[in-house]
Amino acid sequence: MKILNIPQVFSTKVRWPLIGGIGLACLAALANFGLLFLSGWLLAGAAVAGLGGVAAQRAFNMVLPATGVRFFATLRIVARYAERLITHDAALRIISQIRAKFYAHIAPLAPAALNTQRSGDLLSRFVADTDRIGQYYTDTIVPYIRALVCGCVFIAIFALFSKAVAFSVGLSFIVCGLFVPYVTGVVSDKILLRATMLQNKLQADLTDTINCLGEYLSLGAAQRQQEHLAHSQTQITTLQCYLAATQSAAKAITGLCATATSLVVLYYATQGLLTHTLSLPQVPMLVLGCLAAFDVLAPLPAARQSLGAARLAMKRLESACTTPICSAPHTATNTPNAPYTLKLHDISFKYQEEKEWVFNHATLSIQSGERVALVGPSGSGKSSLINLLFGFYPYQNGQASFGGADLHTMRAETLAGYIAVAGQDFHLFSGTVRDNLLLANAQATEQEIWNALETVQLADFIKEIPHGLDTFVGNEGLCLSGGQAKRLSIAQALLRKTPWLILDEPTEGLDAQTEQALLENLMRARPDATFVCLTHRPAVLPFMTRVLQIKDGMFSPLQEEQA
Ligand SMILES: Nc1ncnc2c1ncn2[C@@H]1O[C@H](COP(=O)(O)OP(=O)(O)OP(=O)(O)O)[C@@H](O)[C@H]1O
Repeated sequence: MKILNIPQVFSTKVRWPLIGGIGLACLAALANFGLLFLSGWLLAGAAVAGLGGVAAQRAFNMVLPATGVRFFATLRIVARYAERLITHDAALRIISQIRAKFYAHIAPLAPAALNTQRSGDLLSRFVADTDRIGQYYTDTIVPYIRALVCGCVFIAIFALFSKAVAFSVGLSFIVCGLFVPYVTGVVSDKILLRATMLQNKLQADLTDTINCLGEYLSLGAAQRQQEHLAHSQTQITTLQCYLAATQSAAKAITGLCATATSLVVLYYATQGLLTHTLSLPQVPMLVLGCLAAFDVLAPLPAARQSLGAARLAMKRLESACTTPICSAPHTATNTPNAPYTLKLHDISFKYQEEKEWVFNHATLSIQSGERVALVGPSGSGKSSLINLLFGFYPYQNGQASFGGADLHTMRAETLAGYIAVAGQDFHLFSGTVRDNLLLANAQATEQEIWNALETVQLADFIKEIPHGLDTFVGNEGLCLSGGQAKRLSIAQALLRKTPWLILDEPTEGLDAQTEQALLENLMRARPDATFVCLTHRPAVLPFMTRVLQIKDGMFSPLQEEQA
């Protein structure tokens, strides 16, 4: 799978800014060359005219090179400014496109494939790797194309004056434009791989450290973690020094080549002067022109390193997306129809090949409007039913349908319109109570929000706190108690107004009185809804019309004496 490749980059909406940026980069380099080229002619011509007396002064036309110098100097400034503006704008657009594409690729993988990846590492792919790919345009494509286009133009210009000069410059261009960057790549790629791996690991470690700062402090491991992070940083700095040294060495070699080539050009130009094929002002013009020509080669070693970084970044993005998608594909457009009955027939499901069966030839039918409690020991598979229902993990055998439509033919987003889940691993976003509730239903009115909060026994608490609905709940709801956060997630589920509600341990952590009130309110608030409560708590069972247990990977009615 390719997230982005070169033809795709150039066929997107940013094609014209991309091509324009390359054009301006070439124009700026040509203006720089023209400036030095003409400067050499102007200076030498002026000197010759000064020494040669009035006749020589009249013979040398000062106006043409002087105007040319001013023209190229102005053009160089304007073209460079416009080039930076356009190329960086294009690079930022590419980055935003890659991020959107990457998101579209990984979103359907959640949670099955993403559970196995560190969140910090995923974040670093999202931010640093997409940046590296975006910079590939400004740091690699632009310098290489500029060197190629301008190199050909420079050699053609030199050839107009002297074939030997053009040949020497061409030979040096091949060495410095191909060989030096190639060797830089060979030396840098391994260092770059190691540095990138360490950098991404450090980023993931830092994310974990910040998320779990309290645990590190309370377990007395903060100092050790700090030393570990400092050690990783030192290793990265050392590798970055090697990379910088490689780049500097390559630049130095290019500089030496430029000097050596300009000496060769001086030799051939002098020969031309002696054989009267060149005039005196043309000698410094060719030498300075040669030095200016090498300006387009100087960024190539860095461009080659940036190419290596972009390749690595691309591989990392692709590897994050190669896990097979288990939820229904984007093309799946089926929707369930009323009555919303869930039917599982002969379902077998396990998370991984080497793991035990969670469901083993299990059969289950839940009619619309039923209130079903699903009980069973910890690890029996209660929460796994949600994963299976939403297609987060694939089942290996059997048939499953909801509202008459096969689960395989419906996307998780479609099902979410019919089934609201208040799971165990709910997530509250870093925002206010209102933000979190509106996230579940952006159209919910103030009255509906308060009704939902009344139902989950949170309204009194929210009214009492100074900022009410605008109270900040903190990262993952850390400013709330566990029970309050849980009830807020149930309020979110209620606001979705779906025909089905699946509540995973809805009353966990509540005192008996609040538990009773919450359950009574829920049943009163949604008398027609189908409730599936995954629970260990006996207090929930009297509110249900049926109690099922999961045993040995199968669903069976719970006998009254067991309840
Ligand atoms: N993402 C996962 N990857 C691999 N195995 C998993 C995953 N989630 C759960 N399991 C395993 O599947 C089995 C069923 O887990 P599940 O979470 O469904 O149990 P549960 O009945 O909901 O437990 P609890 O009451 O403790 O929440 C367990 O053996 C568990 O280790």
